[in-house]
Amino acid sequence: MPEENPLQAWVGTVQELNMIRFNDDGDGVARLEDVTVFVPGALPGESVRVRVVAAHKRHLVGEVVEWVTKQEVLLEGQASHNQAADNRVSPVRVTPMCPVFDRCGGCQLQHMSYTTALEHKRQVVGNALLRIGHLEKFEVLPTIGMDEPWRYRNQIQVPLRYDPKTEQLVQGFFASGSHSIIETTSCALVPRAVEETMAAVPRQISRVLGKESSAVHHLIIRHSMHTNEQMVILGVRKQPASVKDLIKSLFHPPIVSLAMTVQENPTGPVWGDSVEILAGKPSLKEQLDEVEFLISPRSFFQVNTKQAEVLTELARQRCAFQGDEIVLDAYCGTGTFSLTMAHHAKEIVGIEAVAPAVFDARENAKQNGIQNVRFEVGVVEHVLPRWVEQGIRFDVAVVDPPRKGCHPDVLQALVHANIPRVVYVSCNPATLARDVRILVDAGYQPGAFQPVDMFPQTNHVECVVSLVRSFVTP
Ligand SMILES: C[S@@+](CC[C@H](N)C(=O)[O-])C[C@H]1O[C@@H](n2cnc3c(N)ncnc32)[C@H](O)[C@@H]1O
Repeated sequence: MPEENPLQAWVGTVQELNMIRFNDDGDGVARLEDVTVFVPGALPGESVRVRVVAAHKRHLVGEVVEWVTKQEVLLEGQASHNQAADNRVSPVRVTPMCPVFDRCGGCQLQHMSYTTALEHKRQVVGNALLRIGHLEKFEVLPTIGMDEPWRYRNQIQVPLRYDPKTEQLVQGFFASGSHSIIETTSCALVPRAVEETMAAVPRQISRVLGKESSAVHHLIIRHSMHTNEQMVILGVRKQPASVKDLIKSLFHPPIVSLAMTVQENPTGPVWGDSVEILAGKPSLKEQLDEVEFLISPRSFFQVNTKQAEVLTELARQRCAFQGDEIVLDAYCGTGTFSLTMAHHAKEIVGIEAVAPAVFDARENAKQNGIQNVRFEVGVVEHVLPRWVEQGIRFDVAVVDPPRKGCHPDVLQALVHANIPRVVYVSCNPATLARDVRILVDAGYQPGAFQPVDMFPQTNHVECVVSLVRSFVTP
């Protein structure tokens, strides 16, 4: 018999709660007797009538029934963009741009002023360094935000569902923590031209394929902020018979590349083993700083082109190049850091697990006439320790791992190689804090942590820190 959760008794009850702070996801946090309650959509300083909807091991989750009254406690240092006329709500509350914000799982912070969201992200980084990294002394700088924190995404993944009644595909985004689709044809995070494609393509697919359109489960759109061209990738369970008609109806400007990936398992990942280009170019052209990037369908590219320029500039500054450094770019993707740093160092070597991204990186180096970079296909935790064993030395390492952070063998190899400076770029404060702790224990000293808002309106935050070897181990 599974053990009964005593917090379950609260579920279904309605409580009046005072929101005291944010949790890391941007939900309001309140105390109910000695239990913590997370309330999405509620802000610190608000008193809210809340229906408890779920009980977890250590906390409850509630949904807002109604706002009751605003408390005197407001968040420190947070001016309102929108002095709310409604005195029941926090002055930092703003009207969400998106009509499905409260249901869609894509954004979490549209209901607070952008200044508040930036400060919240700074605190998320600080909390992780304290609670997970157990760092005693550190500095987190104010988050670098965007002047216009909307319509910044250069790619979007849209789940599709076939409605047998209307014989049409419907599109939208997954609700938070679920695979049920919140229907919408718009998203304020992508350029208007992407919204147009997002609305038009499912309609065209339904018209051309009829019932067969039920095989199409995802629409992926990549958009070049530089050329305004688009790549459309269809995720399908099986290749439709009338693919030629589909190409004819979809392959028009701004779509310059049309591709398909077959994934037979309906509950499997979006991408199949391969991607077939059905029409047009095999890659999209984007530009960062002065460097042109070719991006093929599966290659990772920073989703926010404008802020990627901020990020690369920042990482470059933190590398403190003199011009004669040998640099490691671990988890290099299509070579974002290597290629934008190439003129500032002697030689840069990138490692990346996804082979097509490495092919793009090599091609990108060639196209830009950059000769002092090379890229290796492989997982960093295998390649780097081998190189270090072979005596290959680096002056600077840039590491930009996925959300799960660096494999312990990567951190050990960095330490073992006595690399004087490590510039860590992270999209997950929790794993950043974990990994920084390991590097600090091995003798590295972190500089100021710089959060960058790569994903406005969402609860994600990017962070850059340089760590300098303060002593050399034998
Ligand atoms: C956060 S992205 C950074 C990409 C690149 N630095 C950029 O800014 O465009 C992480 C990259 O690591 C790659 N990756 C994930 N796990 C890896 C591993 N164990 N070894 C090598 N690359 C890995 C992913 O394919 C992805 O390209």
